[in-house]
Amino acid sequence: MSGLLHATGLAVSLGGRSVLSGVDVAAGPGELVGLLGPNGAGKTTLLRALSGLQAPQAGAVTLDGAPLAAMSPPVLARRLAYLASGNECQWPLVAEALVALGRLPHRTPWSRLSVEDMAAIESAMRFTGVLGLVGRPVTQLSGGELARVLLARALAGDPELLLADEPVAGLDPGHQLDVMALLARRAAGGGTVVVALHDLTLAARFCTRLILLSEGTLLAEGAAEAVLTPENLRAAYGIEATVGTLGGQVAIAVTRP
Ligand SMILES: Nc1ncnc2c1ncn2[C@@H]1O[C@H](COP(=O)(O)OP(=O)(O)OP(=O)(O)O)[C@@H](O)[C@H]1O
Repeated sequence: MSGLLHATGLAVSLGGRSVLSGVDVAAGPGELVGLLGPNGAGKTTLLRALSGLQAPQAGAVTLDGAPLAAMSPPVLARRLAYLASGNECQWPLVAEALVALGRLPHRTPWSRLSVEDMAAIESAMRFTGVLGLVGRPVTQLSGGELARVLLARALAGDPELLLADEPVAGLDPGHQLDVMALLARRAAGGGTVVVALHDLTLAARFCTRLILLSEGTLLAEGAAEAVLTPENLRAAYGIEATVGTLGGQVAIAVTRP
């Protein structure tokens, strides 16, 4: 199955500062990889580099062995979706029109939406729980509603790879669980999903593998039990963590020493 993203020796400098250095990561079909790390650790920069939006100063990113930098933007856009953090849309499109933009890589310019396009839009809106927002201008939505509409846009293109930057930020606990379960289902169905997260408990429960970044380098990588250790969390975030189970689920309590 295709969808193997591989980065080796990635280095990125922004504004004259080294933001990522010597980063080796891979994500493949069936994986929901959680990207963790404190503010400024380099998660967004890594996701942008993995999406082809940020050219690295050193190292390379390949998709199924082919350099991302050599792939044409339309081909890449059909295979990979990047969901930025921040949830902004200044354009008063109705929700379904914003989701429809996710079909652009599959359409010929100026063509009408096909039956297949409409079905993909409807299904993406159903999966993200935003069918009830049809007809609503996105400039009038709440932050969490808009976040789910933007996720629907990314899913409407049915990409093999989804790179999402803090997709649960601003969502209520129920919708956080829904979105994480949706991403886990995509991975279980053969998709490749990489997601930046700040919620350690959600990361431990849903991700198949975790990558912990600190100051632009990889501090730890592997299963949740191997990555979310008190030592790693102290080193990365300066917090004291207790990792245990509550109601049969992983639970992580943190304090600032
Ligand atoms: N355009 C830029 N010019 C200069 N420095 C930048 C630029 N963009 C990001 N940085 C710096 O790069 C570092 C990594 O930023 P990045 O956004 O990748 O971190 P992050 O891990 O996603 O953080 P957060 O959890 O706060 O979203 C930060 O120190 C940031 O200040």
